[in-house]
Amino acid sequence: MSEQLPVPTSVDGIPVVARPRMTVIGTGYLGATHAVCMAALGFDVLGVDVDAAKIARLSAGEVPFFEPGLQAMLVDALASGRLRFTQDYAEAGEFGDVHFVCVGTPQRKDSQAADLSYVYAAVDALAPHLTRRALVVGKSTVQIGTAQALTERLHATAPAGTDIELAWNPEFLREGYAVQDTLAPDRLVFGTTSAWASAQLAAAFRPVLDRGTPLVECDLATAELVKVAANSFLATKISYINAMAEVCEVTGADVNLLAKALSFDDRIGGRFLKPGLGFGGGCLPKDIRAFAARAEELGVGQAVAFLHEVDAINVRRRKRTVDLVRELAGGSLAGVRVAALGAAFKPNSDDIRDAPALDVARMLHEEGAIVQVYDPEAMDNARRTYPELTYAESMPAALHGADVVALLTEWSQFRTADPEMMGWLVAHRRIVDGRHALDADAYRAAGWDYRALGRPLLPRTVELTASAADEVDLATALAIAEDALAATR
Ligand SMILES: NC(=O)C1=CN([C@@H]2O[C@H](COP(=O)(O)OP(=O)(O)OC[C@H]3O[C@@H](n4cnc5c(N)ncnc54)[C@H](O)[C@@H]3O)[C@@H](O)[C@H]2O)C=CC1
Ligand SMILES: O=C(O)[C@H]1O[C@H](OP(=O)(O)OP(=O)(O)OC[C@H]2O[C@@H](n3ccc(=O)[nH]c3=O)[C@H](O)[C@@H]2O)[C@H](O)[C@@H](O)[C@@H]1O
Repeated sequence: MSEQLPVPTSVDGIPVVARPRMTVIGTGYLGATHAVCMAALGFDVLGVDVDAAKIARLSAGEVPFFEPGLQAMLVDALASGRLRFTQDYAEAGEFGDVHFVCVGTPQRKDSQAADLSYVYAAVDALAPHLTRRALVVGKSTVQIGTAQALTERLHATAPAGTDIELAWNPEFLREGYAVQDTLAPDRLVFGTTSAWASAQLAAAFRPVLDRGTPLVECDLATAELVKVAANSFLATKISYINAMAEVCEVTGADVNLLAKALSFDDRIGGRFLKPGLGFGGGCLPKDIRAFAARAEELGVGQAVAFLHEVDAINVRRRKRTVDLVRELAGGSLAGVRVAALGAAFKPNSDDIRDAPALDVARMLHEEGAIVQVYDPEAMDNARRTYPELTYAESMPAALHGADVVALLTEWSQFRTADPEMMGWLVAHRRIVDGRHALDADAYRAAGWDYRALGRPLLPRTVELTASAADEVDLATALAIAEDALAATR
């Protein structure tokens, strides 16, 4: 833990509020988590949303989505009196010293660009109520240039004479780990245009900074770009290994062993190198598309043209998974009963935005398969968005009488299920492991026809036994060589 730095009482004569009162505008997956965690850190927080039902549920102590750990923290924060929710922007303007903007930035319906209208609407609604000095902090993922445009808009619409500044503080949390990632992030990025804004933002994150969290301070454009660059890198890494899976399929090589062998190189690393059905969710797919679209507008489309290929590889994985199910079913999906295990875009989340699992289930359904979808947490969301699919009430109910099982989201209850017991429920022991999450040998031993993207059809006997190598410095390497040489003498 690093030494606690005192918060300056003022910068250039402008007061810095040591324990700022905060509003969090937009209380979805990001905003609700941020509001609850900031209250848990001791700040007074007001959550603001235009969705009356969401505000009612949060005010009653109910997190409207599934996020491990958040529910109990919400109840505690409400009980402490440090957290409230409202729809009233006038109340927000009166309350906050720092206003975090966390509204959605989905893909536009008519193009690949991001729909920034919610961000503009939120700032437009807040600005007239900013009657005293305040810092507006963008956290939503936006395209480069948005912060500049918002600054001009804020200054045009805030009451004359009030000092309002805008800063950008991109968010890197992962769903399923949102609480940990908020309280103990890998890094914080502050995009600011003044020393005061930087000091005021530091005061708002003081407990996190005091833990020794690395901080990068930069201009607004860099802060905006860091976010889309990070998500593009992660998406590229996943598509890279899935591109290798495509090559593995025609060469007989095994993509899991390939990924394992690559991962021992610290420069490559093993994280985000899990092959399979690919990435989905409310962020990676739309962020790479919006970044590519914005780069084209800026005249640097070629610089990130590879993102189109990253996207294309990812989309191909979904089609290829359908191909595998069809192959296992004997060439046609018409009338084939498929147990689709998983709907959420990843485990430990109920988020079904651009979920690969549901995309696959939809394609199977469109080809005439009788699909039974089951997910431990995402059933309500899935039912609302894909009413045409059929849903099972439990994993055994989904498996009952299935001709093919498709593992599409790697929830632990699916990963740890006993292949023998599953075998009693299905009509045919055939499984497509869309997430490389199952023990292929155990399934084959139990008589299953097991398939996975990028894995050879027959079991492998060769396993890598090397353990992860620590970085070896030159002196140690020379000492190892000397020892080896001495042993030969
Ligand atoms: N979900 C995640 O894990 C992360 C999301 N982000 C970014 O954060 C932003 C929000 O994402 P999510 O929380 O997932 O979206 P979400 O859709 O769950 O939540 C957005 C919320 O904003 C509210 N809203 C819309 N217009 C509003 C307005 N004018 N005033 C007040 N509230 C308004 C909506 O009612 C909704 O509750 C996006 O830009 C996303 O890319 C960034 C990092 C992580
Ligand atoms: O901007 C965002 O909203 C967030 O997007 C991602 O977080 P998230 O979408 O919650 O989920 P990830 O854990 O990144 O997984 C994304 C998708 O990639 C898939 N994935 C992940 C890793 C992997 O090796 N292979 C793989 O296919 C997952 O199944 C999932 O569908 C980033 O990891 C966060 O840092 C970022 O803040």
